[in-house]
Order: sequence, then structure tokens, then C-alpha cells
Amino acid sequence: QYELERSALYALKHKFNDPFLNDNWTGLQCYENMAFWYGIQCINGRVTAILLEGRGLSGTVSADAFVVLSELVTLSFKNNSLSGNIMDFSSNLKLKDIVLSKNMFDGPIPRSLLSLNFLESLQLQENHLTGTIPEFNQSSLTAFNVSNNNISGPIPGTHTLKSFSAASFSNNGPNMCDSSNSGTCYYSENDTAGDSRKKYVLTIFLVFDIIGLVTVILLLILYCKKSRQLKKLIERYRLEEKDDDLELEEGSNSYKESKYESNIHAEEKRLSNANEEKGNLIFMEDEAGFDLNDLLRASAEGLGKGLFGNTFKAKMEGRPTVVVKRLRDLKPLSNEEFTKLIQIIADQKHPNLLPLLAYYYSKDEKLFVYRYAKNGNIFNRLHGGRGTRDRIPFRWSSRLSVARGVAGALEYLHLNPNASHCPVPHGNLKLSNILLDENDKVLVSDYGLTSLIALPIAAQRIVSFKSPEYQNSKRVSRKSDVWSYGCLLLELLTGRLSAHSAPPGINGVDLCSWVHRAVREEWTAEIFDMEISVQRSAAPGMLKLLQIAIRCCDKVPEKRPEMTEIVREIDNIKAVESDDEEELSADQSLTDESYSTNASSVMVVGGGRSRLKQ
Ligand SMILES: Nc1ncnc2c1ncn2[C@@H]1O[C@H](COP(=O)(O)OP(=O)(O)OP(=O)(O)O)[C@@H](O)[C@H]1O
Repeated sequence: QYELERSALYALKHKFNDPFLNDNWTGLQCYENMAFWYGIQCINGRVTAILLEGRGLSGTVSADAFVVLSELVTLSFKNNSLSGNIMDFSSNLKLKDIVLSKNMFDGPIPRSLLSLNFLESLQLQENHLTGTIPEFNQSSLTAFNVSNNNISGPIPGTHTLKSFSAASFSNNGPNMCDSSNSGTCYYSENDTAGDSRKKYVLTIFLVFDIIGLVTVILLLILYCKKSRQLKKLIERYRLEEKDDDLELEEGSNSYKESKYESNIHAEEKRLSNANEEKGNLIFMEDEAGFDLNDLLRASAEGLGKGLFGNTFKAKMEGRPTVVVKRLRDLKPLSNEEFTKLIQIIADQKHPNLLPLLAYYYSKDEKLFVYRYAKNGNIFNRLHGGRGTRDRIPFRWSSRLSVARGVAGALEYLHLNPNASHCPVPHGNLKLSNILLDENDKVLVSDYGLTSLIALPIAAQRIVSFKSPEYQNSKRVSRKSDVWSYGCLLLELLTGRLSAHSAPPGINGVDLCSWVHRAVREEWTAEIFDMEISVQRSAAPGMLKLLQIAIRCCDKVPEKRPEMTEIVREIDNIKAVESDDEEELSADQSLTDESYSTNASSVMVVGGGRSRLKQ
């Protein structure tokens, strides 16, 4: 759907051919609730508003331009020079505001607008519209204006249309409003379509009423009959039970014992359930700086819906801001099993791992609490705001520090003695799980969570399960983390969306295959993201990191390097500090030739068959 929406917006851009939009409407249009394009608003990655007012746009917008934008709530092209017929909105059932005033639209007002049950405002004034007004009768419609067109009357006498003043209809064709007396408009005497619809609805209600009444009477009769039968049965059962008790007292007492035992079990179960129902906030660090009451009083803001559940930012007065992850789709785990797995996660301590502050366990609710990473995630840093003036370039030294931080954290997870209990040390390594704190320190989150989730769900959504070995042998291992790390490096180097970690609804590229092809076909200069390829002196480092990434992506897990080896190699890559103007000027961007003067070694890829020219 994301791609379809993007194509629809691209078609609009093409139609408008406006230099500003041509420049600005590139890259991702939305990510979750963030919009990256001018005049667009998004919720959950879907376009909810298009606001392009007074931009001097011209041309004819095709009738089906908005068909795929089914989440659209607001559309405004006010004060442009758009022409042609008004578009078909019959697929945009969530539309509330349509503002097309002060344009050059002609033709009739489409009847498809009658199907918009949430429509609140329709502004079509100052166009060249003709025909008559459809019978708008939506109770939601509170603002309506078709003045200054060539529409003919009379106005349909619906309740909704009668509620608007003459100003909404003035300056139109014949039989609409009296131009000498602006207070008088002509309404059709009887709203025949409305009346017959009303009659039809009333008949249907009457039929349903009768059917309902008959059903209730029948059910009552049936209930009386059944309850009499039930009473008889209970009486009979009581008599039989008395007889049984007498028999057992006379014989052995085994029945009584087993009854007592089962009572104990029931009580134990009830107590443990009650305990689980109540729940507790358990702190993994001594100095968390807040308690359960603070958390319950906190103001919450949704950060997104992830694989493990919804994530919220909780602000507490005078306390550190935290992030609460509400877990869902977990394996059926008892309190004890859950606690054991949490302890393994909490035991992982590394400067580049986001520590688990606390957790909450009850029968119906399982929460994880983390410290809030102020500077957001690397996915947004890398892909967000491209093509806009707000975009701050994400340069080589910052990308290298992300690669270093993540490698260090992964090495720690892989070597940790507790790792033997964890089948997949991280399992879900992707850019949205790499965070930056207020000092831009890299923090890897969501490690170890895969051990809590049910396998069928993990197999569908978790990054490690998209590795070649899972496709071939249905197994994942630490080497699957290395593969995910390779994909992550390629995303950092190319600035392209990776298919393995792209959010739902967004199509990414299979970067491992893409880069292999680029290297084979020797268009290496196009591999690197423009924001870093302009940093000429960083070229040797970029090429080294690319080489590491390609080795990590090897289809055969055993051929992939260990994280320790990777950390050592990355430590030898130099970050370039000088970001001087000359170096960054776009016309000096790297070509294959400039790579060849910068680098000194020959990179051998895929068992020595293809070479990356340097
Ligand atoms: N501690 C945190 N500080 C700041 N932002 C966070 C924190 N934890 C998560 N986020 C952000 O909140 C959003 C939702 O996170 P969540 O982990 O639920 O989903 P995800 O990372 O998109 O997917 P997945 O569940 O597969 O990891 C993401 O943008 C994530 O980067």
C-alpha cells in the first residue's frame, strides 16, 4: 500500500510539475507518524492529509488520482489554478475536509461525495462548477460552500442543506438564490429521493421490529420450558448424590482424600493466579529513580507499534523519562519461566546495550521499561527528512561510530557466558533498534527478546529468520546476527532501504544481492550514499567497511566472520574529521577513478571471482 500511495503522489507531482515539489517530493514520504514531504501528513505510514494551498499549481488532476489514498482525511488545494472535473472520492471514505475553493474546476459536483459519511467540510466556492447540487444529507456536514459557481437550483430541501445560510449558495446559476435579496434561496419543495429513502428505511425498521418481537416471545417460552426441566434435573441429581455419599462413608475413604487433594491444588492455583493478576514492577537497577506509582501517573506518548507490542514514552514529573514496551504474542510462559528469561536479558551489561530498567509481570500485562534514548533511532537518522531543508547530513564519522558501537555490543552478546542460555543473542538487529542517547552514544535495544516470542510469529517477522540459513535449514544462530549486521552495514553505506528491516508496508532492496551485482558490474561509485561519497578522504574506510559487510552477508554461515574479528577490523578504520567545504562539494563526488587513487588494496569478493576496482 505504501508503494501504491507513493506512486499516486508521484503521479500528482508529475502532473503539477512544480519545481519546489519536484525537488522536495523524493525519498520516503512517511515513516509511522512522520511525514517527510511538503504538504503531506501521515499516520502509521499512511498519507492522511494533502495540504497544497496557494502554490500556483495548475493542470487537470485525474479523476482517480486519490483512489489508493484510502486513509485520506483532509485534502486542500485552495487558491491554485487547477482545472477539469472534480475528482472521484468514492474510495476515500475517511475524508472529512475537502477544500477546492478558488480554482478553475468545472463540470458537476460528483454524487460520489454523498457516500462520504464523515464529511465535515466541503468548500467548492469560486470555481466554474455547473449542474445541480446533489442531495447532501450527512449529519456530519457542518461547513458547506458552493457560492460563486454556475450551479443551477433549486437546492435540494434536505435537512443538512437547509441548515446553511444563503451565503453558501450565492452567486450561482438560475433558480438558486435571489441575487437582489441575498436572504432568499429556492429549495425543491419535496425531497422525493430523501422521502422515498426514509419510507424504505421505516418499512425495514417495522419488519425488523415484528421479527424481533416474535423472536423474544419464542425465546421466553423456550426459557420457561428449559428452566422447569433444569429444576427437575437438579432435584434428581441431589437425591443421587446423597445416596453416593452414604455408600462411600460405608466403604473406603479414598474419594474424600482425592477430593481434599484436588481442593489444595485448586487453592494453590487460585493463589498463584491472584498473585499473577496483581503484578509487580521489578527493578533491575538499584537507582531507577521512580516507582510504580510514578509510572502509573506518567503522561504517555505512543512511539510506535513494533514486533513485540506497542511502545510508549512515559514522562514523569521530576523523574527520568522512560520507554515502556507492552509485550504481546509471547510464548505461553509461567511467571517463573518469564523471570528466568528476563534475568538473562538483564545480566547483559555493555556500554552499547540499552539496559533493561524494570519489568512488570501480571496475568494480563507484561511490560518492559527502558531509559528513553533522546536522539532517536538510526533508521530515522539515515532515511528521515531526505530532500528537505531540515535534513542534517549523516556523515561518515557518525556512521562509522554506529558500525563500531553495534559491533561491540554484538561481540559482547556473542561472547557473554550467559549467551549459552539464549538461542539467538540478539535476533532482531535492524536500524530502528539502534538508538542514540543525548550524547549520541550508540545503544542497541531489543536484544534477547526473540526468546520470549512464539516461533511462528518470530519466523514471520524477526530479522534473523529472514537469513539464508533459515530459508534453507530452518535454523538460526549467532551467524544469523552476523548476517543481519552485514545488511545493517550495507544500509548505512548505501543509504538505501533494506528489504530485511524495512517497516511493514515499505518495500526495501535486498541489499546483499544488490551490492554483489554492483561490485560484479563495476559501478562501485553508485554504491555509496551521496552524503558520504562526497567525503573523498573517507573513501578507503568506506571500502573497508563495504568489504566487511559483504563477508558478513555470505550465504554460507560458516564463511561469515566472527564479531570479534569484525570489531578488530573496524577499529582500524579511520574516521575522517575534516568536513571542509571543498571536500564536500557535490561536483567533486567520487567516481570509480577517484576510488582507484584513494585505495590501496584489491577487494576480492565471492571466493575471488569478482573484484571491486580500487
Ligand atoms: N528506549 C527508547 N528510546 C527512544 N526510542 C525508542 C526506545 N525504544 C524504542 N524506541 C522507538 O520506538 C519506536 C517503536 O519501537 P519498537 O521497538 O516497539 O518497534 P520497532 O523497533 O520499530 O520494531 P521491533 O519491535 O521489530 O523492534 C521505534 O521508532 C523505536 O526506535
